[in-house]
Amino acid sequence: MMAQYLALKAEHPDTLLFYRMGDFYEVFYGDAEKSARLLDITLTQRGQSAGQPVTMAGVPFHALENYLGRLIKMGESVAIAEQVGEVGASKGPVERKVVRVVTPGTLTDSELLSDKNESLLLSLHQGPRAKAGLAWFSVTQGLVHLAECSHDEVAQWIARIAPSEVIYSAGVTERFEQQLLQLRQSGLLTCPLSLRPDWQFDGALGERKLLEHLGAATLQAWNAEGLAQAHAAAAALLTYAEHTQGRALTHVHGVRVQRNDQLINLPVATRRNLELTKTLRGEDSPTLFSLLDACMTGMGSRTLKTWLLEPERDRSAARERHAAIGILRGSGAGNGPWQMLRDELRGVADVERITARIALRQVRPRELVALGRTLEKSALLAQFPKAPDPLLARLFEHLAPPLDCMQLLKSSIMEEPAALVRDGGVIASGFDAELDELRGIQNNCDDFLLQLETQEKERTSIPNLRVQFNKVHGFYIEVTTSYLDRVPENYRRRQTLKNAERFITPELKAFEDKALSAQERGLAREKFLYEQILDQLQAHVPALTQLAQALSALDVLCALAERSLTLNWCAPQFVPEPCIEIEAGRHPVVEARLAETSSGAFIPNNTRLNANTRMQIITGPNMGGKSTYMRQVALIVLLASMGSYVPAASCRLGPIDAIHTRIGAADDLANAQSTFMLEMTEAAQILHSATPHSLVLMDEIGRGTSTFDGLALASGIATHLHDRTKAFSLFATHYFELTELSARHQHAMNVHVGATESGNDIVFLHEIQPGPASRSYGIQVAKLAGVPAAVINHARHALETLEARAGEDDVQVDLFAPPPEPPLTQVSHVEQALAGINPDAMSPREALDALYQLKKLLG
Ligand SMILES: Nc1ncnc2c1ncn2[C@@H]1O[C@H](COP(=O)(O)OP(=O)(O)OP(=O)(O)O)[C@@H](O)[C@H]1O
Repeated sequence: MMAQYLALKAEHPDTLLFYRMGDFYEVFYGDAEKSARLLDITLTQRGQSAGQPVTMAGVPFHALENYLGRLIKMGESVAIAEQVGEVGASKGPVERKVVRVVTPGTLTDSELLSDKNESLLLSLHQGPRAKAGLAWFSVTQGLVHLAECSHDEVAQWIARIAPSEVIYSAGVTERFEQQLLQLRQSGLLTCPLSLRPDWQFDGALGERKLLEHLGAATLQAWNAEGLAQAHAAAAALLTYAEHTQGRALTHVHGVRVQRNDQLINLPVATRRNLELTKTLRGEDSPTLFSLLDACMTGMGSRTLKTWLLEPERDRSAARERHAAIGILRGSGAGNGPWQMLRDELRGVADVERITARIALRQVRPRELVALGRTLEKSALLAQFPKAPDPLLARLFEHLAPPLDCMQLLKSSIMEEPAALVRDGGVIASGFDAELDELRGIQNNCDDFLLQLETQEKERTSIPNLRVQFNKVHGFYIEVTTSYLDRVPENYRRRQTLKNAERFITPELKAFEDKALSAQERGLAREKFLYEQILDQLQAHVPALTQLAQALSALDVLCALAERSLTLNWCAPQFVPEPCIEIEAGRHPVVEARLAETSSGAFIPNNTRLNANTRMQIITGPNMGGKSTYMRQVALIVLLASMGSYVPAASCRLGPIDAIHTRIGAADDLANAQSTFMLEMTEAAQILHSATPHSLVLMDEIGRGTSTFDGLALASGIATHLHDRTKAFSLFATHYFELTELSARHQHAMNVHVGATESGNDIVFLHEIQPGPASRSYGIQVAKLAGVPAAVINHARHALETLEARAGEDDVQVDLFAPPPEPPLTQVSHVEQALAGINPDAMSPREALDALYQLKKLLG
């Protein structure tokens, strides 16, 4: 047995190997020590192998999922070796095989997966000329994503994909590997990294594999041709995933190429600052996603997250979604079609994951029952009155379930089957005559025993004779000691008890054989039939995948319709000219929080950015609502772009290619970057990548350094954004000096958040008003925050002194005057001589002479 174990272990050297022995999964040697440490299970020693005691630990088979879940969370992978041979069929140990490898990025078990999140595997390939190829997917989805980028962009892609596991080639350069390890250290990459053999990253192999999955002769229709680096990544991705599942991934039928210029760029900083799926503290709520996610199914929530994080620049999909939400809302009186549809969607099974598990032949009987019920629901939904809307019409069409699949599930699986096929009690009666007959024999047992008992009582005249069955001794006839003399000839003694003897007769023995073998054969028959059902279901995988997508999309649209009505949102309007024009816009999450805590109404604000005004310089007191206002504009733009209604009275939106944000964050100590360094790095990234179609939010840029430095940098950045980048920019600042920008820059305007004083206190109006703020109210805010009165008094006095002194100093500094041209430097002798040389007209000899001449001139 140890030889068998070691052979399996040799195939999985880097993975924990769980080796099935009866009712336990055992781990040995190093794996045992590691598992004992990680899982806090007992380490023991048993027997000897090669003269050494065997260290081992084990977990009971029925608790496997629990232990797997814990190991996966810790980033470990586990290979599971099951007994696949018949017990006692041959000499030596039962045959065992690794049936699957469970890794963080290739999970398929519903117990291990989170309902609302995908678990993604990312394969990274280092190509030539600083190019990288990426391929990623969730094994439970049939869609492979491809992308290519430069080495420098890999970090952004990884952060955007947020994989659960990354694989890369053992053949990458040290520099590339260092880059990955650095990402790990900086916390941008939190998942395990695994090395795979270099030969698996083969572009031609990848292309071939993709074509096989797509059943096509060219990748043209998917726009995925010629992406050699991404194909190489896909080759390793699919090979690894097949290896972990122990079989081909027959459900992978789609490829999507992601190009930088197709999606609206939402850099990591933007996702974090806008609190899209995580709060700044790292919690799941309150975020934009937690507010939006009114989905009835996990599939819907996952789809919603994708729509939110991957909005497309092309706005046709978003436009279709707006129209569909409009229809689903109905008259808006609270009884639109969305309500009925959402009632139906309640309790719908995770068709997407069940379908993947059908393809991987891992599906459990109860999942099939849930699928069957969902298909029936889906059939009802498909009869929804024909919608006068192209998107809804398409979705309802895809909701029509494959009828023979539905029929098969209904007729083949019991309504409440056992959890595992192995236990029997899964296949419905009436589905298979042979199984019914075998079950009949077992069920007739009771009748037969009663009959035999009556017959034997009569024959022997033993009044208390009993015919019975128990698991250990099988069938027997029990006779108490007092009647032993009446026992007939053909009774054979089976067991002696204190007051009775138990016997068997040839007739009973024959029945026992038949009954026991019927049970065994019944179980085998059920397993066989289940496999056959899985075979038949394979043909329906593509249709089921499509149905799952339609259900998810419908769920999201209904959720967005519900949100739009409950939260009073409006349909945005896309226009071709560049603009962001919002009337009575609100920050959805802040508004919801105010409503929840009954802390007053949210004050809506207008925004008007267009060809005339591309920049707003926003001033006003702390706590006035500057950040809230800027974020609300970004969130409204994002919501519109993903296809949702928006929290505003109206919204006109031109094309958008990116949302950039530079908003103060905590020190990145782990990365050895100071607040200021981080601030400047982020600002530099924005200045390099923003375009006239980008929205840029800059919150208090420059505050991380001395006043003059900060002010000077802020004015430089604002000028660059205005003159060169020409992006739509919202620039919140405490530097009043920046409000002078608009005097010389016609596309910039000043706005401020209103506040009034009542005595020594301040009242925030949260209203965006034209013009610069008149003062900053810092001391009043500090008082509000509970700073001691003595400190406040001191500060007030200090402020008066500072203001008086500033008044005396009348020198006006023009922050926005263009810098003088750099002084012209004198031309040297060497440069003069060089200018006179024409290399094309020189012989090698003359060139050499000229070189010596130049050297001499240098002195
Ligand atoms: N339009 C609004 N209507 C109602 N309340 C608002 C509004 N805007 C902001 N608030 C409230 O004011 C609080 C402070 O807002 P915010 O953080 O945007 O201020 P700020 O001007 O950016 O402050 P600081 O300059 O200190 O960063 C918010 O948490 C919110 O509760």
